[in-house]
Amino acid sequence: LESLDVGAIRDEFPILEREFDGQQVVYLDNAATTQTPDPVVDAMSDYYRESNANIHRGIHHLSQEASIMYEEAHDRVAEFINADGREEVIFTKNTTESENLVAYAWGLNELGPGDRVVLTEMEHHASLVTWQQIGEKTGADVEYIRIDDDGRLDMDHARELIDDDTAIVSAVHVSNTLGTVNPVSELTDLAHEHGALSFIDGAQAVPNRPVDVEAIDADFYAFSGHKMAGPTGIGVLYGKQHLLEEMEPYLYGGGMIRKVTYEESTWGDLPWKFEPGTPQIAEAVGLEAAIDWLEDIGMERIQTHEEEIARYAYEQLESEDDVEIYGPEPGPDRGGLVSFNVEGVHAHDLASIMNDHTIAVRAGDHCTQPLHDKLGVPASTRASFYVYNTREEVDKLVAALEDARELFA
Ligand SMILES: Cc1ncc(COP(=O)(O)O)c(CN[C@@H]2CONC2=O)c1O
Repeated sequence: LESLDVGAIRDEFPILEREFDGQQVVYLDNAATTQTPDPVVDAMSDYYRESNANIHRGIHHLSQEASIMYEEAHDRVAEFINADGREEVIFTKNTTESENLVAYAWGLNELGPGDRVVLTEMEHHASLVTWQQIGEKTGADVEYIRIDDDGRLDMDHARELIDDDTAIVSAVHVSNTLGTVNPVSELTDLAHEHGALSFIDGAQAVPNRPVDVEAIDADFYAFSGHKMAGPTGIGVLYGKQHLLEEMEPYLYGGGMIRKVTYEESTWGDLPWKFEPGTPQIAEAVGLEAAIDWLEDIGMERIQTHEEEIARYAYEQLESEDDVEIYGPEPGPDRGGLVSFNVEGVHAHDLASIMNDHTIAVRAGDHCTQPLHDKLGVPASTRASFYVYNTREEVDKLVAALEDARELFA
């Protein structure tokens, strides 16, 4: 695979030229959200300028055009993740809403006392808090697959927990805190062996590597547009068609119905059954443009670039005696991010020093508080990479550590 032309890529992100206090921004907070290339911004602007109308096939040209753009964006997403078709692609607001859709439209109706929901200890709050609350509401018990000392899943514990009482396994594909790449096909096979469903949180995977939902054989798979060079306000829930057909909607209104009388209502076809009201049309156009942009580069090349930058960052940070890094060593088990702490320096102070150098990293719990409790730290600093990051930017990150030591350690 020839390497990326990062210079040409960066030319499509004017924001990366911004300066604060005379210093060019170094954006290393991509697990929080990625930046948006000109072609995506242009696609959304063009939609508003030329095609804006409400969908659901109004009897006029603009509505028909907008409806087709919105519907075909579903087809493009299906093609990108190798789903069977638009019927298996539901547009939501974000990964969090995708998790809640399954929890409410399936979990509330299917779970009860004696059922088991199996998560992992590294889940993002989007799935952890959601399934924890569904467990409280339904009486189902929620168990967590342990992680071992280097942040990998303990698969012996997974095989112990996933049993015939298990109704669903909900696991993150790539941890947004540890960078750990989980064996999602193996987890899915384990779930299916016991008649359980598999729900994979792919928010830190779909933007960063090739994902084939059919190969994984997941029953549900969720991700967000804003983490894959697309707009905020749009996420995706992939679901196997037979499951989505059986599921009752949990949000009601226009667009999701077939027939309504004063006495009762019937529901529309997939995926519209789960998309009530006026949807995020421009965002759907932007998501399709983001997929086109990513595929033009190639997901394999994106994965390779991210892993190379993460490896470089890991090795530079590891060579510092006072730095503790969380998660597996660089390689196939680590995605494109590194979370760490510097001895004697609180993560928030470190991020603040980084900001003095116009370096954008994230400090905190990254919506994985239980994981940080388990790690025994209140917070960590996370550098997360994307297609436009360079080794030179990692060098700036490492150089700024010296300031933090002088001030705080
Ligand atoms: C693994 C993972 N799951 C779920 C989510 C939730 O996505 P939405 O916010 O789009 O619903 C995120 C977002 N990553 C968060 C967002 O900010 N910082 C992070 O690490 C994530 O990284």
